[in-house]
Parts: sequence; structure tokens; C-alpha cells
Amino acid sequence: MIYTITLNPTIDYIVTVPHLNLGHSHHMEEELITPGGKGIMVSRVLKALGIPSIALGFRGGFTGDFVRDYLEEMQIINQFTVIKERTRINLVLKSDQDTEISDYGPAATDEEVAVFMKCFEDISTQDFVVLSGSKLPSMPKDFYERLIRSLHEEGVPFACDITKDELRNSLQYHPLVVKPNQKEVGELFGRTFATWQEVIPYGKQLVELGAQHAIVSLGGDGALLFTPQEVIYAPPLSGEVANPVGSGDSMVAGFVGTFIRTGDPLEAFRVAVACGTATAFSPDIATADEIEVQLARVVLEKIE
Ligand SMILES: Nc1ncnc2c1ncn2[C@@H]1O[C@H](COP(=O)(O)OP(=O)(O)OP(=O)(O)O)[C@@H](O)[C@H]1O
Ligand SMILES: O=P(O)(O)OC[C@@]1(O)O[C@H](CO)[C@@H](O)[C@@H]1O
Repeated sequence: MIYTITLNPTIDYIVTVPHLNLGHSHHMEEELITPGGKGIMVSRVLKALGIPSIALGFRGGFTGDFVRDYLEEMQIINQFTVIKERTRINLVLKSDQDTEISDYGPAATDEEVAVFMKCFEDISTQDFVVLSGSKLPSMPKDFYERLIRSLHEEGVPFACDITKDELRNSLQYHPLVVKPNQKEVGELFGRTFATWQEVIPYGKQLVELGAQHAIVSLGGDGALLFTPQEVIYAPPLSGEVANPVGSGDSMVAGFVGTFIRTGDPLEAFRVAVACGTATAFSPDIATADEIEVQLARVVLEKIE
């Protein structure tokens, strides 16, 4: 079974206002209210791919109830630890330029964290764990590293989509795949990149430092896959971007779900690119049909 971990889930409140004048009142043209947080997005895309998963993490308050109800309606098994404080709401304002306002999220008590940790007693080497997104602000700095180290020691395979020091510290435990975007690779290595080609030496370092595979997503410039042997580029597919929220998570779902089935990193990357693109072009997370359409269009180019 694939377990997705979303320590800090969200309700994503995505509002479209065609032209925003700061300081004025507006009527929204469209709104979308969905459960989010990166691990939950991974579970939702795995579901579209017909792959079951169990979503774990923390949820609380009426917003946490919404997350549970929505996942149940989608028939995604969820076993979130219930906490006293309220799950956060993240605002995405779609206008001439998209703007995101993210909440830090609630605190969890030591007792609540202890209940969550019990979920891991059921996870074995036959399972797979995906750890994605920010942790709760109440958690110690090394929360992810301790979790990842114990998965590694137990021999449980895992992938992670985390950033900065948490990403760096995860690499020594050999995640199946990490998936920073171009900006996150820059943050990790203290660089800014003028072109996507400049990212290549740093993507290679992710593998040299221990990741089995690294995908660097490049938004509208496509994506790169790094393996110990090869560097592969997937140019962007043409189409109209409707809502890119969750496109990176969709790549993680596509790669992990396919690699577990096939053991083939190139096929897994092809599906990852199709999933990421389909979500970027869809108003919500991509459907199975939308992924299928993009899958037929993906082109992979060997760079090294
Ligand atoms: N404008 C676009 N045109 C074509 N493909 C896109 C576009 N935006 C995203 N994609 C596809 O989706 C993938 C993931 O996008 P991106 O790099 O923005 O992920 P991300 O920053 O992790 O996003 P998020 O955090 O919202 O999940 C890209 O590698 C690309 O394949
Ligand atoms: O604050 P985090 O945990 O890093 O990211 C949270 C988030 O931006 O990630 C998802 C898109 O990837 C959204 O559903 C959600 O709002």
C-alpha cells in the first residue's frame, strides 16, 4: 500500500477575479474549494490513476472535517490524526497575476503527535511512503529527518517532496525520488538560475548526494529527470494553463505509482510529466481522461 503523509493539510480556496484593483471591492468570477496539502494531492492523483493509497496526517476543526468528508466521498482511505486546532485555509487569487496567501497551520500537542506516530506501526517494507509539504509550525526542525531515518532503518521505501534543509537531510536516506522545482533547487544550493539548463549540475548533485532519482520541475519550461546514469529532459507540452496548483504533486504521484508497478524510471517520468501537465491544464486535479490525453503527447529527450 502507498501511504501519503500530509502533516499540514489545507483547504485550498481558489478564487478568480479577472482584474484586481488593490483597495477596491470585486465580485469573484469563479471559486474552487478543495482539500489540499501536497500528500493529499498525491493521493487524489493516485486515485485518478486507479492506484489505492492511505492518506495520513493531522486534521482539526470544521476545515479538517471538510478534508475528511471530501476524501471519503472520493473513496480515498484517510486516517488523519484529529487535533484540537483548526486545519488551515490557503488562498489562491487568480487574476492578471496569480497570488497565493498561505497560512502557517495549526499546532499539534505532544499527545496528538504520539497518536500520529502509532500509524507507522502498521507500515512495513512491502509498503511505500510519500512525505510531502510543510510540517506543522509546532513541530521541531528535525521532525521530517527523524521520520525518514526511522523509515530507512526499518527498510520502508519512500519518496519526498520537501524543501531546504529537510530536502538536503533526506538525501542520505536514499529516497526513491525527490521533486524540487527550479526555485527550490536554487534555494538548496544558494543559486538563482537564468535558464533551466543552468539547473542541470545541481540536479545531478541531488543524485550524487543520495537520491535514487530526482525530478526537477521547471513549470512552463518542462521537467528534468536525473538518474545515476542519465539526464532526461521533457519539453513543456502546449496547452492552456487553467490552474497549476498541485501540478508538482501530480508528478510525484505519476512517478511513484508507475515506478512501483514497472521499476522503469523513464516510463515513470513519462507518466509523471503527463500527470503534471494534465493538472496544470485542468481547473482542479487532473482526471484519468485528461492524463491519458497528455500521456500520448509526452516526448523525452536524452541530454546526457
Ligand atoms: N505552463 C505550463 N505549461 C506546460 N506544462 C506545465 C506548465 N506548468 C506546469 N507544467 C507541468 O507541470 C509540471 C510541474 O509544474 P511546476 O514546476 O510548476 O511544479 P510545482 O512548482 O511543484 O507546483 P505545485 O507546488 O503547485 O505542485 C512541470 O514540470 C510541467 O511538466
Ligand atoms: O505549505 P505547503 O505544505 O508547502 O504547500 C501547501 C500547498 O500549496 O501545496 C499544494 C500544492 O502543491 C496545495 O494544495 C497547498 O495549498
